[in-house]
Amino acid sequence: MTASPAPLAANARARLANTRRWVIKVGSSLVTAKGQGLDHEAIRDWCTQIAALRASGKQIVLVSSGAVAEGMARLGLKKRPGALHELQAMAAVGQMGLVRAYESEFNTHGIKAAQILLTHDDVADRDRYLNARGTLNALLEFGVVPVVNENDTVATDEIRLGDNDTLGALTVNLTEADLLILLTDQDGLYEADPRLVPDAQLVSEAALTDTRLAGMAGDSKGVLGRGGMRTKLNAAHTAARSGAATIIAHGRRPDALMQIARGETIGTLLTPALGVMTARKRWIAGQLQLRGKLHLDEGAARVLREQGRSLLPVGVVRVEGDFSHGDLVALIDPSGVEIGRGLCNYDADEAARIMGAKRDELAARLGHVGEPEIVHRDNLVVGPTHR
Ligand SMILES: Nc1ncnc2c1ncn2[C@@H]1O[C@H](COP(=O)(O)OP(=O)(O)O)[C@@H](O)[C@H]1O
Ligand SMILES: N[C@@H](CCC(=O)OP(=O)(O)O)C(=O)O
Repeated sequence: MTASPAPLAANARARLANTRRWVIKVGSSLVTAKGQGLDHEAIRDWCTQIAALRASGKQIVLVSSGAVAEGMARLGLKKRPGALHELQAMAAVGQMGLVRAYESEFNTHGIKAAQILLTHDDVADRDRYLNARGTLNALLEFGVVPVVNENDTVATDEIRLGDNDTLGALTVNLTEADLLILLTDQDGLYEADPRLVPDAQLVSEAALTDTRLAGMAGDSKGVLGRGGMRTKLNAAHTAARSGAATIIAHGRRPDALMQIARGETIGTLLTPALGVMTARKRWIAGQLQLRGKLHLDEGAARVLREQGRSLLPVGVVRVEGDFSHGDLVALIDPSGVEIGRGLCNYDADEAARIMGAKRDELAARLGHVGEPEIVHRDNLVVGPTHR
C-alpha cells in the first residue's frame, strides 16, 4: 500500500486510462445539494466530462443515487423516513427528477441516455441476469449512456441492495467493464475516517489482498449516504471478481473523471487480487453462459494451445449456435475436443461470414472494418474451464 504515488501506481493508472468500458457511480452525498434536492451544477459537470469520455471512444454506464433525497426535497421532508413504503414513495417521486436532470444535460451534448432500474433478483437470477446484460450491452453498442439506479419502489427490505456501491459493482460484472469509479464526498479511502481522524492519510493505491484495508473503511456519517467506505471496499472486491479495478475519488474535484482518463494520480486505486487479466479470465470461465461454438483448424488449435495467441478468423472452419457480439463461445479442435472458451468479437452471422478469411478480406466480407481477432487473447481461457 502506498500513501504517495509510486511508479507502479502510475503504470497501473496509465493502463486503466486506456481501457474502454467504465462504470461511474455518483453517491447520494454528491448528487444532492445538502439535502436540498439535486445539485444541477454538479450533474452538468459530470455529464460534460462523460461526454468528453464518450467522444474519446469510451463506453460509460452511470450509476446514480439521489432518488430518495430528491423525493424528500420535492415533498418537503427534512428527515429521511424510516418506513419502507415511505422511502419507496420518495424514490418514486425523486427518480423522475433524477432521470430528467441527466436526460436534459446529456441532450445538450447530443447524447442519448436510458433509465435502467435493477433489483437484486435481476442480478441473482440467471435468466434475468443475462437479460439485463444483453440490454446494457445493446445500449452501449448504440452509444447510449445507461443511467442505473436500484428499483427502490419494488425492492422489499429482504432483497434490497440498499447502497449503490454494491449496485455499481454488480453493474461492472454485468457489463464486464474494465473500471469502477466511485465518486464520493472524500478524496478516497483514508487510513481512518477523516471525519473522525482529520489528519488521517489518503491511501493512493492498494491491492485488494491487503488485509489492513477492512480496518480502515468505516460507515457513512452523512445524512444521505448509505454504507460509507465499507460498502465501497466490498464493491471493489465484487468488481474485482470480473477483473475490474476500482478508483474511489472526490466527485467535486473539477475534472476528476478527466484526470482518471489522463492516467493521473487521483483518489484511491484498488487493484484486483489476482491481477486484472487472471481475474477477468476466471470470470469468463466461470460466470457466463455458453452461447455457441467455433470449430478450429489444426493450425489455429495449435497456436492457441501452445502460444496463447488470439484466435483469428482464418483459423475458424465452422460456426455453431446463435450468439451475439461479446457472448461466450467454446473453441473446438478438429477432433471435437474443447480447447477453451472466450468472448467472441462478432455475432454468429458475422462469424460465419468471416470464417476462413484473411485479415485483408475482412472488411469486404463484413461490409465494414472489423476487429482482426475473432476472439482476443485477453478474453480467452485455454484449458479446463471448471464448469
Ligand atoms: N477510511 C475512510 N476514508 C474515507 N471516508 C470514510 C472512511 N471511513 C468511513 N468514511 C465515510 O464514508 C463517507 C462516504 O460514504 P457515503 O456517505 O456512503 O457516501 P456516498 O453517498 O458517496 O456513497 C465519507 O464521507 C466518510 O465519512
Ligand atoms: N437508490 C437510492 C440510493 C441508495 C444510496 O443512497 O446509495 P449511496 O449513494 O451508495 O449511499 C436512491 O436513489 O436514493
